Amino acid sequence: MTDKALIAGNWKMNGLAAQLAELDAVCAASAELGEACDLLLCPPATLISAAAERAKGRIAIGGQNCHASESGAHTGEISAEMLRDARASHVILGHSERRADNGEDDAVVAAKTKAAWRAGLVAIVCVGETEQERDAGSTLEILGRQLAGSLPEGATRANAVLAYEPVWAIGTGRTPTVEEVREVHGFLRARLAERFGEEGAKLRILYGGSVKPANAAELLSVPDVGGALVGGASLKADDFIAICRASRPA
Ligand SMILES: O=C[C@H](O)COP(=O)(O)O
Repeated sequence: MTDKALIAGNWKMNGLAAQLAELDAVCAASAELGEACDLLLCPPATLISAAAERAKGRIAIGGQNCHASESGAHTGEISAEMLRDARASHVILGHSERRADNGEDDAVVAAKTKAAWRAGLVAIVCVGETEQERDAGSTLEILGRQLAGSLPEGATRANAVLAYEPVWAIGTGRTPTVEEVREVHGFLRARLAERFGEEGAKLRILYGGSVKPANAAELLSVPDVGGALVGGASLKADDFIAICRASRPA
């Protein structure tokens, strides 16, 4: 299995069909970028099928959420099987925006993660502390609890990715210091190894929160940072490509 970084773009609730031109540009650069990193773009659900069609396997395509059930009376929801049917290979789960906007707690995230595995998707499980929690000195306690509750037994490097996203760094232009990222990723790695043994030691841990071309190389060089989950900067191919280039080992 590859040791390459995973650079994942989360378009959030952005993008009409015309936005797929940005995906085309990333795909056009994928042969060069693929030597440095694995590439994933997660457009809104409306664009997943078209994105997969245009990507033609050059980059992976993912969803941003799924329901825990396979099908049923859940108006407006989308199942992991539906994402898979639309040719998604990954799904982001437990993003802090969903935890805040939709009241998703750790148990819900764990159920969705199992649903993703049931459908054969790689689950990207997000954890992160709020600014108040960091100021109160409870960052590691919060992350430890989120990790224990959100990532079920059975996680492997092949079916799961952990994403550390400090809530206060999302969309704000603020990032933790290198030392703070090192501390958190080291802590998460230790917890993963404790719980999942060899697989936990190999699982990728992404950093997310205001990753830009200007700070990507520094953030990606921190030990135990296995890639990035990129929001705003993934909407512009040029920025996303620059972040992917920064993942190249020096
Ligand atoms: O999923 C992505 C993150 O929420 C980061 O978003 P951002 O890069 O716009 O800060």
